[in-house]
Amino acid sequence: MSQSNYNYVDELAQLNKDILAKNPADILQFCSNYFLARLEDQRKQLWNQQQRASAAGITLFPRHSVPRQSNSHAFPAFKTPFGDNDPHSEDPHHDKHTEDEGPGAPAASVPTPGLFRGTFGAPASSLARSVDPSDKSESDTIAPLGAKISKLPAHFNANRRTSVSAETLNPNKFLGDWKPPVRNLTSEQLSRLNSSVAKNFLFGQLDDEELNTVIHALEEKRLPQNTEIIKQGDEGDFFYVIEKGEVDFYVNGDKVNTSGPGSSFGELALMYNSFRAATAVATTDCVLWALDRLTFRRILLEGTAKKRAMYEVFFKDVPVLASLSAYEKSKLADALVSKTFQPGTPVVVEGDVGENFYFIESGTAEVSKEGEGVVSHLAKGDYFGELALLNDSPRKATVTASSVLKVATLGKSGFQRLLGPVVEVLKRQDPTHQ
Ligand SMILES: Nc1ncnc2c1ncn2[C@@H]1O[C@@H]2COP(=O)(O)O[C@H]2[C@H]1O
Ligand SMILES: Nc1ncnc2c1ncn2[C@@H]1O[C@@H]2COP(=O)(O)O[C@H]2[C@H]1O
Repeated sequence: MSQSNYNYVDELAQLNKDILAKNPADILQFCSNYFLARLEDQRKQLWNQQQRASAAGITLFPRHSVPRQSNSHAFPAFKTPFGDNDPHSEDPHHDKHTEDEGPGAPAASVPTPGLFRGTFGAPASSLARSVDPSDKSESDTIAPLGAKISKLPAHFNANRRTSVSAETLNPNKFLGDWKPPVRNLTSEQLSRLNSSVAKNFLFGQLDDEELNTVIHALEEKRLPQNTEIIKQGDEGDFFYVIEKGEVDFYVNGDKVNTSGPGSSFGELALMYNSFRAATAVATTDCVLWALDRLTFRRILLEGTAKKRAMYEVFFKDVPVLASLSAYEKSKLADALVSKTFQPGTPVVVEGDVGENFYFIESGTAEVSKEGEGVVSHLAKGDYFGELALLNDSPRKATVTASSVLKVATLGKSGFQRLLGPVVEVLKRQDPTHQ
């Protein structure tokens, strides 16, 4: 038996032993975590050998060897093949290698390269240590923020004992006889919830019974300005909806986002069983509503994940959205609603007040104007209805389905809130100026 065959059999034998010892509920996740952890160990060993050799003036791997930065003790960035579709894995540092540096080398401009990233951005070693779904803590982690946000290293939680579980995106498999918490909400709280928080896009997918369950499971949190609500690298415990106030988000110390009333956050770690992807800080006094992890997973997970995955595919065909980050696209997906129109049906009518914006998912449409007839044709990936929302003006044309037309629509508030970086592009592409 060759050496490589021997290692392979050995590896499987060890994996088998671990499986028997730990009896994981989610076998595929366990195997994935196991191999990622092994890969991380192996890369570390190689790196250490390389460091020792280069200290002795020996170049072991000519294309990968010399780290360009002063922090040469840092283990080089290594990108897992599994994390690409998850917003957690979006790490601009990872793709900055040049040909010469090779895939294992740290990017020259990056201060500290990320440690090996696990399946969904979590360090593989931490993931592999705990795969038992019953091993969870649900404590409230809100802590006051004393000083300014520190730069968090990409491997923030690398050596911490974690209790991230290995549930899959199937929310029902692990929850047994789960019962949602029922808070004793006052009628004043309920009326506030119904008039604000219940309108969050993520709740739009729920039927009345599910919405009722979620609302009664929500817990009110009044937080003073500067409270650190979520810390990057921590485990996910709650999902939050903002009733009042503003929250800023930081990734590795850099501000990446701001959210206000009606927005939600903290869903990623709960959806992907991964570590918090960002730090969230109350920039004003805030009133938030927190939903516990299990209720989130049981009621909101499946629909949200499906919708995000579905629109993620479609967004690849929408050039105007190219400037949005993966996270911005996920939030956009939460807000979109698909509608179908039969051939000959007008979707927007010239002169009407505009309330919605549209992307064409499939089919075709004609744009016509009073006195001019058909002025253009639209197809998959095109959009329309932006002019009325951008300029607060009546519809400038009529758009009619010319075959069975499927559109993804976005209301006015979502348009303003979620298409921020795209608005300038929409203005530049104004069809009435062409
Ligand atoms: N650019 C961003 N990248 C990742 N998370 C973000 C970003 N902006 C806001 N967030 C939110 O910050 C939250 C931190 O916790 P989660 O990873 O659970 O979910 C994250 C998102 O809801
Ligand atoms: N030549 C055009 N003039 C006006 N609207 C157009 C034209 N071509 C496409 N459209 C789209 O038709 C939409 C009609 O509603 P809006 O005015 O909101 O936004 C308009 C544009 O998105």
